[in-house]
Amino acid sequence: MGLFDIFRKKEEKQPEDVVAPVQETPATDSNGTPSDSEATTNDEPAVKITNGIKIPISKPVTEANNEVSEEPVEQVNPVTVEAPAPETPVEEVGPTTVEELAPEPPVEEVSPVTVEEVAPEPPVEEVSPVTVEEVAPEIPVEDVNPATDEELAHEIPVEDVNPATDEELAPETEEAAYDKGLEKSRKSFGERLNAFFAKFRSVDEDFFEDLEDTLIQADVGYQTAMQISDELRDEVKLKNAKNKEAIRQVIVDKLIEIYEASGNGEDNSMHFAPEGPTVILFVGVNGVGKTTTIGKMANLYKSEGKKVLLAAADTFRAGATQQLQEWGRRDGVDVVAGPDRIDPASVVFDAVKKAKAENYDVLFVDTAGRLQNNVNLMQELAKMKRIISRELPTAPHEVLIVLDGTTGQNALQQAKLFKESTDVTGIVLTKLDGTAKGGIILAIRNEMHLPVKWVGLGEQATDLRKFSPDQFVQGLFKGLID
Ligand SMILES: Nc1nc2c(ncn2[C@@H]2O[C@H](COP(=O)(O)OP(=O)(O)OP(=O)(O)O)[C@@H](O)[C@H]2O)c(=O)[nH]1
Repeated sequence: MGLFDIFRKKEEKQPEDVVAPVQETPATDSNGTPSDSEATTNDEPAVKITNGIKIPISKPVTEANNEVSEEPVEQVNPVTVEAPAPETPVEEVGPTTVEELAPEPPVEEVSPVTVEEVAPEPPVEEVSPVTVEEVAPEIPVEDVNPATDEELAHEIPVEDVNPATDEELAPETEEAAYDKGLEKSRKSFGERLNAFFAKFRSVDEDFFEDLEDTLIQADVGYQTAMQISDELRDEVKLKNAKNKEAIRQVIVDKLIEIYEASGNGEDNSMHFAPEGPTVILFVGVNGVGKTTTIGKMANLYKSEGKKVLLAAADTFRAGATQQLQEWGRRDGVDVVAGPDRIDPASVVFDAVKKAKAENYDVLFVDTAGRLQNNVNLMQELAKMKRIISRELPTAPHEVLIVLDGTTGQNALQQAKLFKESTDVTGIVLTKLDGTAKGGIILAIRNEMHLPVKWVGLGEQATDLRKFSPDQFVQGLFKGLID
């Protein structure tokens, strides 16, 4: 072998030995800016997990920061997030594909922004296994958010997006949903009644006192418990009920009778504007499920063919806007939002204008969790309502108070106080699936005279149900009714 041959052999071998250096790609957001979670690792925000979505939570701002300014309109600078264009379905792609799709250069190095440089927002599960060039044209340039730093800081990582589960795709029947959702309440109520009857000797004063205690513990409310007890005294005599079974039946019949009577004339339908957009405002204390309920309701109305718009007017809690935007993305509906701590009235103003101009059917307004005795926040709510009515004189068409069913009597108290300070038109009772306190509906019906319009029976998009009194009674007393 000559020198030339040896040299050529070496050259041929060389590529096998060369290992391409692994280049660490910084995590980036949709505009190619390094994500804040990367950039601020020393100061990571707390995270709230909602439906499997990690939402950063920051400390609420003080009231001073949140004072209501009277001229919101001038401050308006909300950002509208258009619903993403329909995308190709996509199970095959793992999160690694999205990392490949993420743009490499940080924003400051990129000028001007081109379509190829815009990071695609679509969820992992919805992205087909294609190259960046194929994905980029699906997102129109005008849909790209001029996101602020603050917004970028709350960007929800793609891998946190919950894929729709089978249960979401295949909603249960009404009966099955109530049956499952009220299982804990039913079981607990049945157990309480059993324990009560285990002590039963005769129908005397002790019997009625024990019964009152049992009903109060079952969260039917004090007033309802007393009413049942009083009416039973006559009923037991009248029906000459002496044995346990007969008395048990009288009790359950009485509960249902009171429940139905207090619901007489109750209008639990939703009211829509005869023309133009219908505006529905959601109020309630922190964490009761306002945002989740809006996400579920938007999903439902959209599936009925309505054009839905969401307004992220909870600018108080950091991460609330991103949570609503995430629901908007999942539901495929548009969201009007602004940076955290902007005057919520300005977001509402913009959303109403958009809803009118672009012929939306329904506008859902998410508001910050507030206590009914927090003067600033209550004033802020009043201001939002004024702005809505100024633009649409018959709006808001519904003001729904969202109550957390797991809080039992507290929920009742909240509803009473809110009703005193704002014109609530109906109740959404959430988290009934996670509580044994479903009896609270009896108390709400009997004491509030406010219709329960919706119930939350789980965390998934299809777990919100229009309140059905019949299904509810069946779900709560099934097995106890003859
Ligand atoms: N099990 C169950 N969980 C629910 C239901 N509705 C809401 N949740 C959960 O309750 C938690 C709070 O819900 P959010 O929608 O963030 O409550 P919020 O009222 O908007 O909270 P703030 O923005 O802090 O005022 C989340 O973890 C939801 O998933 C329900 O019907 N059942």
